[in-house]
Amino acid sequence: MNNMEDIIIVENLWRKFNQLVAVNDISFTVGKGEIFGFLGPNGAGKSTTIQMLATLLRPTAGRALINGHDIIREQYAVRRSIGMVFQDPTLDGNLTALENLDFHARLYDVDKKVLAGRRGELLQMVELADRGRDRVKFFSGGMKRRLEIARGLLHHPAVLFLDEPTVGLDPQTRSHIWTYIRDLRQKEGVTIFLTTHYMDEAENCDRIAIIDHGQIVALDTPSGLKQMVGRDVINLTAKNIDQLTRDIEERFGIRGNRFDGELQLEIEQGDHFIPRLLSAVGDAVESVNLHKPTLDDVFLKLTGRAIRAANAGAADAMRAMMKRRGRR
Ligand SMILES: Nc1ncnc2c1ncn2[C@@H]1O[C@H](COP(=O)(O)OP(=O)(O)OP(=O)(O)O)[C@@H](O)[C@H]1O
Repeated sequence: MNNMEDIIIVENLWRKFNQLVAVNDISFTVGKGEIFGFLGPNGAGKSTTIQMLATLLRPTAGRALINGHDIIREQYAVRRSIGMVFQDPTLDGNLTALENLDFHARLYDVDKKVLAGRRGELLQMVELADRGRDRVKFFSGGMKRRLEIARGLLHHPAVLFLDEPTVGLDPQTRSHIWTYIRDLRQKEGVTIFLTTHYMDEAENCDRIAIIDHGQIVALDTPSGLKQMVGRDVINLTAKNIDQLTRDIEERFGIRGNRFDGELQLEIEQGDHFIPRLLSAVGDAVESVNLHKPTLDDVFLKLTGRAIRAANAGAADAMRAMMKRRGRR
């Protein structure tokens, strides 16, 4: 049974392109106000899923509800409930930032009185308030993406879809975009559904579905996913590493691995263990380094491949697909 607070409900959704199964029987729900991420390599089926949920692509089979509306039978109501920011920018470069917002407002019948306040508020939120009258073609990639986010929110959508919101942006701009995304949830109470193939980015999500070859292979919080991999790793250095190794084994019954002159311990909840370790043998320790399992480790464990390698291999396929999308 679905939770009343679930704003996205997906049941056994499929999408085929001729013989190719792009989305293969996926089911999941997203709670109101959640930041929910779809993480997977290029070609995994992320964009296909988001396009089906946004009513831009018809599912081959299955069902989904957005804000209580069926994506096949109630497309108009679904579209009013959602905002969209897609990989390819859709702003008009010859219009100013404000004109772009006004154009979108007309499409969505946003009340004129509401619009005046709303567009100023949104431009402020994405730090473009002083650029409203500038033409968009002179904006940087990051500024365009921010404007697209503001535009996607203009009609107060319940759900904002972001397809690879930071792809092609530099690390600093990426981290800025994330600040806006988190702010949004706070200020607008909007549910955010995004796709990404960046592991570090996925860490910002409340929950992540890992998708590979069109299927969800795991769905959990970032820390829950990482717990699947196993234990934390602690690296220790000491003047007398042999002695420290013996002491730790004696006191805690933990046998570490030695490599590169360091002692490595694998342990549950390493952050809780370090204070105990230091109070027992702290005098002998020179340095401590705690390494949590990463989402890379999770992807590797689940699929047998590193996501970076999977992405690299799919780069050409992605370029081809971008072209194809342009023609769609
Ligand atoms: N219009 C289409 N016609 C044929 N095949 C398609 C079409 N759109 C997507 N595909 C195929 O469906 C599969 C999933 O593609 P999708 O774009 O959903 O992946 P993705 O995870 O979003 O990757 P990316 O980050 O590269 O967009 C890929 O094999 C892709 O080639």
